Amino acid sequence: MGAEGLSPRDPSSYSRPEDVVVTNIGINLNVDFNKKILHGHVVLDVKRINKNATELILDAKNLTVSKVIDHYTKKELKYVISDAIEEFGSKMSIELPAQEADNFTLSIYYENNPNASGLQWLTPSQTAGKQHPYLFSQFQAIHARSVIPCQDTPSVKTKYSATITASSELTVLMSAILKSTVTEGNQKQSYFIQDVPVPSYLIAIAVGALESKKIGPRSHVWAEKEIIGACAYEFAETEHQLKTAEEICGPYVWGIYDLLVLPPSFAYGGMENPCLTFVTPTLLAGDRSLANVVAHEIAHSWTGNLITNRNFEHFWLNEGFTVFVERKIKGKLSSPLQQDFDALGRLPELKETVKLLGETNPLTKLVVDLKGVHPDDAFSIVPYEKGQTFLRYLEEVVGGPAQFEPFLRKYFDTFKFKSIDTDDFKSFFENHFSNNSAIQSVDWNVWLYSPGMPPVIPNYNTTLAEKCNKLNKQILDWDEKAACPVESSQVKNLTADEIIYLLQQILDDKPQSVTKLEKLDKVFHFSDVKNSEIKFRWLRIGLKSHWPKSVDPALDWVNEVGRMKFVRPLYRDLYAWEDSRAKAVDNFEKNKQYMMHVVAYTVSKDLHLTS
Ligand SMILES: CC/C=C\C/C=C\C[C@@H](O)/C=C/C=C/C=C\[C@@H](O)CCCC(=O)O
Ligand SMILES: [Zn+2]
Repeated sequence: MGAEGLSPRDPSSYSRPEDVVVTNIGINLNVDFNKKILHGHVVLDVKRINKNATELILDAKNLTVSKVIDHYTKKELKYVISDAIEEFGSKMSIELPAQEADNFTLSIYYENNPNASGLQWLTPSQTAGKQHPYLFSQFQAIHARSVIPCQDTPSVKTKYSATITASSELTVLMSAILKSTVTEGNQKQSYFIQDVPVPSYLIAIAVGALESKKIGPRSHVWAEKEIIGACAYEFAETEHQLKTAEEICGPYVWGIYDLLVLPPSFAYGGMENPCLTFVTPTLLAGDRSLANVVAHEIAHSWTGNLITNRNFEHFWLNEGFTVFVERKIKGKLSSPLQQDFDALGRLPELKETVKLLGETNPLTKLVVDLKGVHPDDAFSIVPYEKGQTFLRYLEEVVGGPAQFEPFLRKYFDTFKFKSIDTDDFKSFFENHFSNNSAIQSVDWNVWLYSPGMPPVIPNYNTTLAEKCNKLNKQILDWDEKAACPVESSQVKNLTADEIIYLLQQILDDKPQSVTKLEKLDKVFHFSDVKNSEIKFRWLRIGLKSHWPKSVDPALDWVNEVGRMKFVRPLYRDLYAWEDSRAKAVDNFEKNKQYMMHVVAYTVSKDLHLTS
């Protein structure tokens, strides 16, 4: 795949904001569920930065543009849309009107493609209520361009407003504040404003038969009515998490913090869309045990949404910081030991990913080179866990939380509303701690630009892990001809986090005998557990151990949920075992039409169907 025309400043975008930059976006779109398209126009306010610039360059992917109008002269402007580079889409060049002034406003009239990679359209039968269709978006990293012609680079942040017209039976939600609705006949117009500048990947929309319940002074949870009660229960701690995040990071600037619980095909645990976090229903464990994902999305209100990576090569600045803050929130709400327990628990997954990608794979660096690489292909747990490990290491180097947390506050305050890169962070850190000689020992080059596992694993406190380590040893040492050495009460008394930790350790060990798995399941009933993180690990242990009883439940589950964190490893495990390989491929071929674009795109690679 060539990278012709893509920007040297952001290898994932054609745009050249250093020449002409979009300063405001006005979205006016109609939702057509029959054609599976959005059609209408966007109004772009534009500022010329480079006096010699004569064109505005946007990203566009499979958009059918009918005209571009200059607001002042009302005349049509010339534009050219280049041939597409596969998943990157096309370069759209618009000739600027000949005028002295550097500010322009133009409207682009267009419609998108029914297969827009940033949208998922669900038929009524694919929803919980079965009566109404459903639409939702996922624009990170570079799918906004499949819905809106825009400068699809996180280096550009704009305010946006939107008028969305849809059937009056449905509710429209966006990553913005709803200002008004007007119903005319069977159509309803919803008007939104996002007054804090955001990058294009944070524009989001959902349309469906949605209801809400208040879960805090600034929060509602939204979902189909069939699950709204369960959602309100699961996320009742949201305000506590928000307040704790504010103690760590500073004031919350986005006004409201709502949650939207999407249908199960949503590809991610959560997406930090401002004012309206999108989450997967796989968080509905029934006991609030997976609400740390909400803490993660709340943390993004600062790390990612206020301070944004300049391009996706610096994605670790978004995600490493967010995991680090998420664990601080959780630690402050439970026990300070929890932060290290969670970090320890995720280390095996980081090791597995580094092994899978290869220890010398450049995509295991903290700062990656995305020239010619689509961000969806670069996505992994590495920026999350290697990133948080680096920050936890730096915290220890400078003397602990008492030194590091005030630095974090200053970092958020200094860079809020900006897009930055790793060098900005490094300089700020070195400047802030210039009197602390311990920072001389930090090998920035190795941490940032060497592939593989982190060069140093911090001295994590292992207190909370000890009980799990003991149980793990008992289970692994057990000769399965004898009775199970662990009583069911010993596991019943564990928290969900502890069971997840324990199962992760068993998964990392050698394959287990089928007899041992049968006996373990009789005592602990892991196969019946609702918690998705437990279910996921138990299914993987079964597949790795070639336990025939895991195959059908794994296939059923990957058909039911789209969360890539679960679906991709399960498909890879099914593929790795010869007995289940053909079934996995056949199952994928039959069901890929129901998957989100990014899920079908990546799983098809995992199953070696595409390269
Ligand atoms: C080094 C990586 C470089 C670029 C990747 C950038 C973006 C990746 C793109 O595919 C979008 C990612 C969206 C992520 C959204 C939410 C995640 O935080 C969820 C994490 C996994 C889960 O819990 O399901
Ligand atoms: Zn995140």
